[in-house]
Amino acid sequence: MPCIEINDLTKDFGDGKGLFNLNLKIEKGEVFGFVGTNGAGKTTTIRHIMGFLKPDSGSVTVQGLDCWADSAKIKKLIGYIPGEIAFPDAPTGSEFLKRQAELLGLQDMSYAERMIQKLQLDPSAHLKRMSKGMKQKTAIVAAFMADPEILILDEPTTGLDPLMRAEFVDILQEEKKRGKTIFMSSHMFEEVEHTCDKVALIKEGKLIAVKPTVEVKHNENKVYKLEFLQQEDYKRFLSEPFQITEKRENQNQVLIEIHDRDIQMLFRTLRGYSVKFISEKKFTLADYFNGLYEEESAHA
Ligand SMILES: Nc1ncnc2c1ncn2[C@@H]1O[C@H](COP(=O)(O)OP(=O)(O)OP(=O)(O)O)[C@@H](O)[C@H]1O
Repeated sequence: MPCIEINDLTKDFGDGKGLFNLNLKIEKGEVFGFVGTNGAGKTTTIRHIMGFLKPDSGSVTVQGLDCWADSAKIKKLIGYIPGEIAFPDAPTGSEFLKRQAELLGLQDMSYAERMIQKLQLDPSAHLKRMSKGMKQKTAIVAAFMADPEILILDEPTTGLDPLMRAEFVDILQEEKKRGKTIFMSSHMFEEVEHTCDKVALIKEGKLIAVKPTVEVKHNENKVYKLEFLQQEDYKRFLSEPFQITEKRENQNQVLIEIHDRDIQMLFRTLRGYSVKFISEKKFTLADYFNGLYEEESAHA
């Protein structure tokens, strides 16, 4: 049984907004990235998993429990970082965390303390005076402190600076090693690329693709950048049988897209040229999904 299962979920807000026949399965121990542009439906999906929204049709389950009917039980299984953090009335971060611990029946605060240290958070600050990043860190500690089996994270690095983002990626990798199931939405492909086993792309409430991250990274089509020493070599190369994706005449540069099996042919051809340098352009998850996104828009 998958840990989280979304079956034919539809929530129609009207005007083409909402979620439409969404299907996703997240296995136990999987770190699952959920990416899409603003308004794509990420938060709406997460709110269904948390049992805050009732599906128009379809179902969402966590460990076999229906997220709407069993929402109270579901919430106990999950550590949740909301997309928009609104703290209940509490004077300081410490007081808020203490009240959360009481609600969770948590005696041992050592895990919370470790998170506070890793995130370099001063929780004694007044909540209303905290920066966006500090509030986000406080929400992260609150979500993780009971050491839940499942983490549902809606854009968890919002407001964090790049160093703290890197720290957060380390924390997620540790949690993954400890067997946690993590579902995380993000705008940032780099973030999911370094943490997630699988990534799903959502657009206008519909699922576009679900891919294992390694499969995307090990794409067999590579893009190489070549620069020639002389312009005549650059011009001559243009008539070679390679797929040239970009020409940069004033730098004597070309970008070519080539399948792994044709690499030897490329190197043989280049023996007849004076090449200043050749470099592989790393193919990222962003490139992959942007390609899919464009394809989907062309067919729409
Ligand atoms: N309660 C609601 N009533 C009507 N429309 C809604 C409601 N909640 C969300 N929407 C609309 O549904 C769409 C999906 O919103 P959602 O917040 O899920 O997107 P998102 O992918 O999380 O975007 P972002 O990255 O901006 O947070 C948006 O167009 C939003 O305006």
